[in-house]
Amino acid sequence: MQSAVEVEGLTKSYGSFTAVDHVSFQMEADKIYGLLGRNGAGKTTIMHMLTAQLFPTSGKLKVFGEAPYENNRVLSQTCFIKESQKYPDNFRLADVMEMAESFFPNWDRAYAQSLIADFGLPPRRRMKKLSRGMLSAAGIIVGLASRAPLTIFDEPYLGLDAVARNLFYDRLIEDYGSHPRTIVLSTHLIDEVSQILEHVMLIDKGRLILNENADVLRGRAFTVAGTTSAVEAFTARKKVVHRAPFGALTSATVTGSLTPAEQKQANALGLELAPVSLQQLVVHLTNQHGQEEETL
Ligand SMILES: Nc1ncnc2c1ncn2[C@@H]1O[C@H](COP(=O)(O)OP(=O)(O)OP(=O)(O)O)[C@@H](O)[C@H]1O
Repeated sequence: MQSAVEVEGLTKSYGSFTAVDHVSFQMEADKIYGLLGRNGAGKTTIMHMLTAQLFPTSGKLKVFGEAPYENNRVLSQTCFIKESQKYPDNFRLADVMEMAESFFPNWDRAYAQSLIADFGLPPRRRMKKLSRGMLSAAGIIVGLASRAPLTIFDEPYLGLDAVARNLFYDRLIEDYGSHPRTIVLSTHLIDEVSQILEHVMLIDKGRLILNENADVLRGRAFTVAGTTSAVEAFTARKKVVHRAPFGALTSATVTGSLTPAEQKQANALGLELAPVSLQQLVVHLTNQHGQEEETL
């Protein structure tokens, strides 16, 4: 199957500062990716290069097998929704929908209208009169109804309340089920999207430090909690990425999976084992990266 995105040695420098540093990855068609990382990690810079809004300093980049720059075949297959989209002053939501319909070949007008109703947006009100959350909802509607084979959401939620965010996740999952496409979600609300993601890419200081199937990742780390001496004994030969002492107790985050014998040992030591959330894992990995290279 052809990859939706192929990137090799992708680099973007601003003078002596390297925002994206020799990043290589592929994104398969019809999969949901999480592009995660701390502020300033380089996520938006990567997304801007994928969507031809920025030229790489070096490296190779193909979207649907072609270079995306000034390539309408590729660009009409790509929808990029960012946090603060600007619209012409006189535009109403209906104008935005009309424009999107003219640009995206797979646009579904009826679906867009049903989403406008779901999010409770006023189609005739000028965009500049919409609230912050309503503007975000408008972007999300364009992203979903475009049905673009590569749809990228870069922190699309500014001002969006929890109910509306859940509506977005629900509609995304439903529509992806009936119209699979490659979806990239870049967000700091990792716990909220962790069940949606099929594959996780973690960017840190311009480098790709993790590129892993989400299910595999979920089984790659766990926390162990109990008395400090028992935790120390249990983790003696394990890779501990985080330790949180609390009086005589300690909770440690450990990478790697557990054998049945190790689970028995943990029980015998009176230790509690729990899976690590994706958000916790990302926090641990990006906190320590730079001090010590982590290999998951
Ligand atoms: N035009 C520019 N000139 C100089 N530095 C830039 C420019 N654009 C981005 N950068 C720097 O590149 C780095 C990566 O920025 P980027 O916007 O890609 O981060 P991000 O991962 O999307 O962060 P956030 O989660 O905060 O949105 C940052 O240090 C940023 O300051």
